[in-house]
Amino acid sequence: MDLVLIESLCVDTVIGVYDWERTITQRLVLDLAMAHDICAAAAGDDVALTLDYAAISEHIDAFANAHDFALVETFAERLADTLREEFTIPWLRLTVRKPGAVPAATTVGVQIERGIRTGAA
Ligand SMILES: Nc1nc2c(c(=O)[nH]1)N=C([C@H](O)[C@@H](O)CO)CN2
Repeated sequence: MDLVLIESLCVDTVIGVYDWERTITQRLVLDLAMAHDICAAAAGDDVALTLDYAAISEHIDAFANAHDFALVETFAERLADTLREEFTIPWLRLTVRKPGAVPAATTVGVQIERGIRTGAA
């Protein structure tokens, strides 16, 4: 199975369960692995035949600007839904980290996998 990757993508968004968090933006750091058979794109040397990581990164940034969830879980789940639908991604693994949320930890967050991971993809 081939994967298209986006790693350490930083976005700023309103996120958090506490009142003070509803009035500021905070940074989230995302890792994304997306199943996609890259053979056709490689053979044709054609970005239209693959998952365009630049376009997907822009989509994620716009998503972060447009939403204000309490939990990183909700951010991850809703983002995974929209990415899978918008870009026809059969399987993905998404890690959402919120560095600084717990001062004693380097980072905290969630990781989810959604969809079906097939050999063809
Ligand atoms: N599993 C989670 N635990 C917590 C979250 C979260 O989104 N998922 N959020 C918070 C607060 O917003 C925290 O980040 C503020 O420092 C606490 N626990």
